[in-house]
Amino acid sequence: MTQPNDTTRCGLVAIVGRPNVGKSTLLNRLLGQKVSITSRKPQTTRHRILGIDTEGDYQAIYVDTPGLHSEEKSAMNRYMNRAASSSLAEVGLVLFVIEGTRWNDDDEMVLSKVKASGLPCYLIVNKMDKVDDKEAFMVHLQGLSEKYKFEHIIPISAKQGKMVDDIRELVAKSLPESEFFFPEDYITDRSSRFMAAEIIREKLMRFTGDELPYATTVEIEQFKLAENGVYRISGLILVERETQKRMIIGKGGKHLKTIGEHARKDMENLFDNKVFLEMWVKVKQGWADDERALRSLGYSDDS
Ligand SMILES: Nc1nc2c(ncn2[C@@H]2O[C@H](COP(=O)(O)OP(=O)(O)OP(=O)(O)O)[C@@H](O)[C@H]2O)c(=O)[nH]1
Repeated sequence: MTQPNDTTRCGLVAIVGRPNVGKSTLLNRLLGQKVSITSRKPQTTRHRILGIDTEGDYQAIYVDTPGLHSEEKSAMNRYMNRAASSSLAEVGLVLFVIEGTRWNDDDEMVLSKVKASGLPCYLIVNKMDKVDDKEAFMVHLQGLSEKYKFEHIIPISAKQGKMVDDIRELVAKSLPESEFFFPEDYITDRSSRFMAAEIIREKLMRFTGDELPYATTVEIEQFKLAENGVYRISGLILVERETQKRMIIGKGGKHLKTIGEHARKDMENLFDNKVFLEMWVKVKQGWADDERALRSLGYSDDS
């Protein structure tokens, strides 16, 4: 936990590169395989947050910057964190990811954008585990080093996790002194849970409308990455009365099924992953006594 008087560092780091060079794999490694980082949430029109790495006194916010490469991905901004949106500074560093000894027109195009940005840049040469001819690679590396004033050229294997910690350390050191833009736990499993609950709540409201009791809450009881790569998400909808429960479930479970289908699609879009969603509805007991319900509303110290 950082204390108010501690000096903290925080900044935006763009990860760019043509498709398939291993950007997501690298990011997962940088963030320690946190489930939530696969969500691709937009921040502003210029930056999309890919993941936040907070440790000790630093916070590195990895972003996707559409202007820096050709790829365009559709983005959802409804779930944007409003508190953070206004204060985000500009990107201060670029990680330009390429692949082994391959260099093609797309890489060249990304490079031209990096050059135009004038930003400090680390060239990350990924998939080194596939490079057999080390001598040829050294020659290639020499050529690469002449293309731009890269601050560092770092050969890595994101898949094997090799050299990734070195990148993390260099990034951490390069960040400017600044307060954290996000709470320390932002974009962790818990945030993903929050997003999942928000999506279910949104669908409940959409398909139940004004009839939805105000006090209805959604709690994500399970959010885990199953071995088959699917997110298993269990959502519990808490209502106050049996009649409300029946209304949400609908005849033969039809209403809840519709809500679930729509929620699942939005989650897959947001988390960029297949989702298996289970939901059930429960009548809650005493309202104020229900610690879990309060937690889900954010009335607890650790939320
Ligand atoms: N051999 C090897 N394969 C890797 C490495 N890093 C990533 N890959 C593989 O390369 C493929 C693409 O990786 P991604 O991380 O999805 O690449 P990306 O750049 O995020 O791709 P886009 O999402 O299309 O932009 C996957 O099959 C990865 O398993 C590596 O270090 N070595």
